[in-house]
Amino acid sequence: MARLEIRSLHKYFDGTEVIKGVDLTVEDREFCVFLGPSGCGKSTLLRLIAGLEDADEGSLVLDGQDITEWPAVKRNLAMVFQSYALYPHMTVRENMSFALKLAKADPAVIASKVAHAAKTLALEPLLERKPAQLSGGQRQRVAIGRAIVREPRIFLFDEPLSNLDAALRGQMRLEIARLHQELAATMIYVTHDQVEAMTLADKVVVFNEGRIEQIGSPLELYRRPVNRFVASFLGVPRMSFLDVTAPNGAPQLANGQALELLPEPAMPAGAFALGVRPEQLALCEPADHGKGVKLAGRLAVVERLGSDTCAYVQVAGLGTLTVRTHGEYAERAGADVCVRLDPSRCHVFNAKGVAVSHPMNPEVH
Ligand SMILES: Nc1ncnc2c1ncn2[C@@H]1O[C@H](COP(=O)(O)OP(=O)(O)OP(=O)(O)O)[C@@H](O)[C@H]1O
Repeated sequence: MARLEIRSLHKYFDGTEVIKGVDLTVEDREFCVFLGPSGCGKSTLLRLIAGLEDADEGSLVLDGQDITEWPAVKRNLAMVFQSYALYPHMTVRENMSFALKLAKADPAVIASKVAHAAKTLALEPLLERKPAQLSGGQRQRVAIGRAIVREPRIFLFDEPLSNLDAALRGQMRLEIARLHQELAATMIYVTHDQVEAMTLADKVVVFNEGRIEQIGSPLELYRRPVNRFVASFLGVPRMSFLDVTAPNGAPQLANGQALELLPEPAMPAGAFALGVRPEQLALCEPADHGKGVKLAGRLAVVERLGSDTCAYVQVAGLGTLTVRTHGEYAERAGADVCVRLDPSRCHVFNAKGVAVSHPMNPEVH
C-alpha cells in the first residue's frame, strides 16, 4: 500500500517560487505522470517527494503518515534518474546489491532479490559487467533493477528515457509499462514527452510554471482539455487554433468567412477561439458540400507516416491548419487544396483561453 497526498506544497529557490501550491493525490498502485515543459517544476516536485529537497510550505502524507520532515533514506522511495547514476567501478550485480548491503541485509536475501530483478529485466547475462561495458538501454535497466531490489514504497522516475534513441525509448516504455503491471507498485514518472505520458499513465498531471493545469486520464486530457495550454501540449501533431470574432453579432473567422452551426449554447459572446485536432479536420474537393466551413489553402508540408499522412495547409488570414489523412494521400507540397472545418468537431476556448465546450463525438469523420 502506498498512497501519497501532496498538500499545498510550495518551494522557493533564491526567493523565486518554483512550486506554487500543489495539491495532488497519487493513489496506491497508480502510474502517475508529471508532464510539462522544461522548467515548469516537475523535477523539483519529484525531488521534494523523494526528500532530496525540503519543502518551504505544505506537507507530504504517505499512507496517512506525515513524511514532510523525514530524511530521504527513511521514506523508502526509489528514484531512477535520467543520467542512470550508476557506480562506474562496480559491476551490475554490485550496483544492484549496494543499497541492501548498506542496509546490512542478509547476503542470501540480497542475492535472491538481485537474481529476481535481473531475471525480470533480462539482465542475467550482464551481471558481471561494469556500466562502461553496457549500452544506454542496458544501463537504464540496471538503474531500474537497483530500484526494484529495494522494494520501495513508491518508484520515482525522472525522465528515465531521455538519453536513449527513439527506438530504444519505445522499447523501454513498453518494459516500464510491463513492470508496472508485474510489480503492482505506485509509480510517479516525470517527462516532457507527451507520448510517454499518454501511453504509460493512469493519471497525467499537466504542469505549467509551478502549478497544476489539469489532472486526468490520458484520454480525458486529450478529449476535454480545460484550457489552450493543455490542448496544445497534448497531441502530435498539435491542435490548430482559429480565432473567431463577432463584429456584428455573427461569428466569423479571421479571414472573414462566416461560421455557422456553432454548437450553442457553447458559443461565447465576442471573441473566442476554435481548437481542432488534425483528425477532426478533413481535406475535401473544391466542389464538396459537406457539413461545416470550406477553407481554401495551399499544402505547405506533407508528412507521410506510412499508415497515415499529416498535411500542413496554409490558409490566407488563418495560418497553418494540420490535417491528418490516409496513408495513400498523393498530393505534393504546393498544391491548392480545401479543408473542411466542422465547428461541431471543435473545442471552443473563450478569450482567456479557458475551454467552454468540447466536441460531443471526437471520433474521426
Ligand atoms: N537547485 C536549484 N537552485 C535554483 N533554481 C533551481 C534549482 N533547481 C531548479 N531550479 C529552477 O526551478 C525551476 C524548475 O526546475 P525543474 O528542474 O523542476 O523543472 P523541470 O520542469 O523538471 O524542467 P526540465 O524538464 O528541464 O528538467 C527552473 O526555473 C529551474 O531553473
